[in-house]
Amino acid sequence: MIHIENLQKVYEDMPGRLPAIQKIHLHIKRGEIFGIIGHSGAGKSTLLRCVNLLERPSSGTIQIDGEEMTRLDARQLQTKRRKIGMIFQHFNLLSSSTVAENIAFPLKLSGIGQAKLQARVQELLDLVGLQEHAHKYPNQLSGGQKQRVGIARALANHPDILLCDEATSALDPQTTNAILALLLDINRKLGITILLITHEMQVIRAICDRVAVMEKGLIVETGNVLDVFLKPQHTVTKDFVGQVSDFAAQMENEHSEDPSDTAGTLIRITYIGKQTYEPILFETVKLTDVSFAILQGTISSMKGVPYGQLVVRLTGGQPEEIAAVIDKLRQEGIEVEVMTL
Ligand SMILES: Nc1ncnc2c1ncn2[C@@H]1O[C@H](COP(=O)(O)OP(=O)(O)OP(=O)(O)O)[C@@H](O)[C@H]1O
Repeated sequence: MIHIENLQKVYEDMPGRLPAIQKIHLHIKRGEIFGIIGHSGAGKSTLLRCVNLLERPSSGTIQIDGEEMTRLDARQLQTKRRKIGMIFQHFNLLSSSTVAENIAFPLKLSGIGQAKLQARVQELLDLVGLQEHAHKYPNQLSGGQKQRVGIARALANHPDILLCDEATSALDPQTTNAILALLLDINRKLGITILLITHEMQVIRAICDRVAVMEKGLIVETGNVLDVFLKPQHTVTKDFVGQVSDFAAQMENEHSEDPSDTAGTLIRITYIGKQTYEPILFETVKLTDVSFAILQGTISSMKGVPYGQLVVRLTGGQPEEIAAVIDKLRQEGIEVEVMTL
């Protein structure tokens, strides 16, 4: 749905005219929720704003639904932008207009008749759960309610894509979860492709299918959320994963433990889905002389899919028996990484 090739943006007034983003290649599929994560100044906003050409890239291409955005004239761009909704960290609502008027605003711009407009506003109020607040002004709403207005307004013209610029960064954790649940619901019900930027791994873990990690204007890592989460490669990614799990920190400690305790074979096993709750490890070793000790472990879930990661020391038995246990676990579909031999 969105094909970005070799995108670069240099702001004229940036010191040394370093690119704010460069060598950006991204292919985002229709219907997916794609997250871009990075620290402040990594280039996330610049990249997001290039997608709907709020920021014009210095070079490179952006195709949306096969149409090259950088070649559209002003009128074509205006039409195209109606199909790309956007929500913002600070909501950007019209403070002297009511909730209903804020939601109606993009509909008025697109010139639809009054009856259709009113019906659509009601539909949108229902979708985001704000029926009772239609006649309130933004300053009478909580942060979460304001973002619901932002979402309803962004969806007014039935967009195919929703761009989310740090949409939950100004919200408390509970409200963040409610807004993320709403975004996921919208994605599932309406099939809208969502591209979001954030500096919180928790946001990525809760709703994204794939993620790109940015640092100093570059994408340094990209992949399925589960893969990136369970096996982060780049230091920046490891930092972000550390935000939501202390697993990485525990792994560091593992290497500094008493050497007299390190006999045996250390493995890290990863379970995904219903396997997480099955006693596969025990079932696998029980008919052998191999025994195991669980050194560390975590069970959590990503976008509703449970996963578990354990660091296990296998001891006893012959080396062939240990190798057979590892093979058996792999046959069961469990990922096994041998950490020491
Ligand atoms: N309009 C602008 N003019 C000049 N430089 C800019 C402009 N917007 C962003 N930059 C610079 O481009 C770089 C990337 O900024 P950008 O806002 O895209 O990063 P970000 O990852 O979104 O950061 P944040 O999370 O703090 O918003 C930074 O060095 C920033 O100072």
